[in-house]
Amino acid sequence: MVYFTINTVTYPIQVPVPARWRWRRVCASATAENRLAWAQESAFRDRDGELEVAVKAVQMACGLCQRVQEALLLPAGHNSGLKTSKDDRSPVTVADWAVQATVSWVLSQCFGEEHTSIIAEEDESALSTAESTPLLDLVVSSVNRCLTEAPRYGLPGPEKELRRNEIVELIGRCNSRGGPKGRFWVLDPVDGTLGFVRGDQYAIALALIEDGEVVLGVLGCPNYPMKKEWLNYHQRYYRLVSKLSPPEFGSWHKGCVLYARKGGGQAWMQPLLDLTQVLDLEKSARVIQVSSVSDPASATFCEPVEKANSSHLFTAGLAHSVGVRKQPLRVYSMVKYAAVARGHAEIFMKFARAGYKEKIWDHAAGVIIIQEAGGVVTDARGSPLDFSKGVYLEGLDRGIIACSGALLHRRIIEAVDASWDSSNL
Ligand SMILES: Nc1ncnc2c1ncn2[C@@H]1O[C@H](COP(=O)(O)OS(=O)(=O)O)[C@@H](OP(=O)(O)O)[C@H]1O
Ligand SMILES: [Mg+2]
Ligand SMILES: [Mg+2]
Ligand SMILES: [Mg+2]
Repeated sequence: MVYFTINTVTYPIQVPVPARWRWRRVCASATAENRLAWAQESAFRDRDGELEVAVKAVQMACGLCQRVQEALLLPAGHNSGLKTSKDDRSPVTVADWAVQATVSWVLSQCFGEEHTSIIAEEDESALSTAESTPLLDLVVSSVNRCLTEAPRYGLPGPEKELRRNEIVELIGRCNSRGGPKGRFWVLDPVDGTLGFVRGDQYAIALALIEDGEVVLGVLGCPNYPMKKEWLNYHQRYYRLVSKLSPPEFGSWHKGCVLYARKGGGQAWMQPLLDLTQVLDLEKSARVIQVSSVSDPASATFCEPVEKANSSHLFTAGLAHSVGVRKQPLRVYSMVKYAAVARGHAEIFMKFARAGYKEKIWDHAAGVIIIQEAGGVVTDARGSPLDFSKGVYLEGLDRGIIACSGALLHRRIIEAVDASWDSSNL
């Protein structure tokens, strides 16, 4: 039995303990190197360590995804077995499962399995057949490689490598149903998997929901460009640009992790942590704010790349009717939420086809980050998104509208009302 002590009382660790105590126990066993990072806990104003752990887990996941994306972009024959398709023909990769297992392991270690409820996009079924062993082995090695680096991110690492069955269990455990009561984490291990396999934008999104409300959100955007203009360049050109500007260690080359806590009145951004340097979270984090542009003529709106995911025709009509003149910024994944939160775009709109039900993991982290950065996010009626009804955003009226300010937001809602009946949606 393992024991730990708080205020002279000794507890066996199976006893349910508040999350913050459990986290302190992890801190107490830290190496000197790790303590350096943990000592900066104040940067997160995070009594229970939840935001800090979430940010570090997402930082680690960004590194994992970068390695897999690099491998995916190798010439055919060198990248086999890293991706496959689900029953709905959407892509899924080694990174989607490996990030889910990694985050599941980190949260369970830091806060105790019994206190950790997670709802996440992927399930373990495709990894559980005899034919899937080669795929599972790629996931296993990706997770173990990532967890080896955990102490360098200021997180505990496993004593020995995790085995296949443990990893399948970690993925399968993320099967919470959510709902109106209690606390649960929401994870999209790779959002914008299509962008990811194409070498383009994608995000890792983690949020915590308490009694139906999002209380913290973290968005990892490993390919977020150094210059906002480059958000527009897809794939090949983007890779060309990357080649023209080789990474400078320690600088804001590309990639960021955004985070916010409900009611904090601030959203933050960190660069991707560079493991060749000493971690300095306090110095590297910056406050982000939405744009102050309220004139539609100067505003940029962003939307999904794929027409199948959102009607480009309808949003073009809305943009025109409110006086938005610029071309839409089409970006894969929740990087669109990040662009609005960082002030690089003023509007994000998504109008999925009738019958499609939006899932909470595609929005939770982005919504809280935009709100805390000063923006507004609602459905097309102007109602808040409802994260209390399980996996889906039940009751969502028509589409999602995120704006940097209330004025732009109101104009778009009015434009939706004026044009909805004549649309084919
Ligand atoms: N038909 C349809 N309509 C609307 N949305 C859908 C649809 N199908 C899937 N999805 C979800 O959209 C997520 C990707 O959204 P994006 O904004 O990145 O779309 S796009 O790739 O830029 O077009 C994508 O997230 P990931 O699966 O994590 O990539 C899906 O959850
Ligand atoms: Mg998604
Ligand atoms: Mg996903
Ligand atoms: Mg998917």
